[in-house]
Amino acid sequence: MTAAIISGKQVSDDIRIGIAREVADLAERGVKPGLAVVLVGEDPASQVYVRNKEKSCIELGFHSEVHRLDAATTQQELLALVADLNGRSDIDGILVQLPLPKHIEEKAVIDAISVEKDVDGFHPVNVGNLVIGDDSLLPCTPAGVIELIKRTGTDISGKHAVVIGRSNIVGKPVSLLLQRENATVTMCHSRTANMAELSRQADILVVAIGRANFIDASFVKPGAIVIDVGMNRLDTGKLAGDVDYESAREVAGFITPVPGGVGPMTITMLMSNTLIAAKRRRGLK
Ligand SMILES: Nc1nc(=O)c2c([nH]1)NC[C@@H]1CN(c3ccc(C(=O)N[C@@H](CCC(=O)O)C(=O)O)cc3)C=[N+]21
Repeated sequence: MTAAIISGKQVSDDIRIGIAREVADLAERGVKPGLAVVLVGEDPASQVYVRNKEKSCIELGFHSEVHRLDAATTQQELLALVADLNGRSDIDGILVQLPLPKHIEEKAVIDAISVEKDVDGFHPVNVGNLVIGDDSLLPCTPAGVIELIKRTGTDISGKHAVVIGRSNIVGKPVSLLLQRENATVTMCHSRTANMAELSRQADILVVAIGRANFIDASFVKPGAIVIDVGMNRLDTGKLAGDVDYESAREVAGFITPVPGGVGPMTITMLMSNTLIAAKRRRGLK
């Protein structure tokens, strides 16, 4: 069997039609959602991301601004910019690109972003609301992963989901969202014993470990849904996921490619969060 490809690009385009429609409705009421992105230094992964975001904002009719600060920017200067963006009425979403240079404490910066404008869903209050199951801005990549799984037509309820990786930005929130969908969730990480054996029990396998081509067919249950969150830049300049695509697709039922899988969904969910934040801040539905 060869797996069906879940195109993040296509799912993304579908969702964007709805976003564009809502933005047009808001425009009639004189509202234009605004996203501010802050980039400190020159992290190459962030550069691609920032470019794609700018493009999406323009396509969808959002106000977009990118603050490019040099690598020597002090924490105090960055916090002053965040405070300024928090106070601006034309900005609905603030995203500070991670990782930040070592002399800046990431936690201090994330904590400083207004909870209502935290479109990454990284602020501790948004994370806490996610854990409790209250309304919050959901982290973009995990929200995109859930959308991709749903687009296969699979009912997540009662399924065994295995999440490989336990980061704050992907593994942990994905496992919480899967539990919210009534999956039974197993979390694996670098210290897990018998990872392949656990992984082979997954109806839904989400991989976010940051190691190129680590997961091959021996980790995949026949017919499983495989979501590859990895984005590893190889020496050749090519982008590779955490899943060995050629191997895994022979066994899986559905699989996401890299690029064109989770990446475009992350950006679409960011646009969706910015739209939600814009409406909430103005008391609109
Ligand atoms: N505060 C913060 N939030 C983030 O969400 C965040 C961040 N910092 N720092 C950097 C990483 C990386 N990231 C990407 C998202 C989408 C693509 C993307 O669009 N990828 C496309 C194209 C990739 C390519 O062609 O190189 C794809 O996978 O098809 C890339 C990278 C978000 N991140």
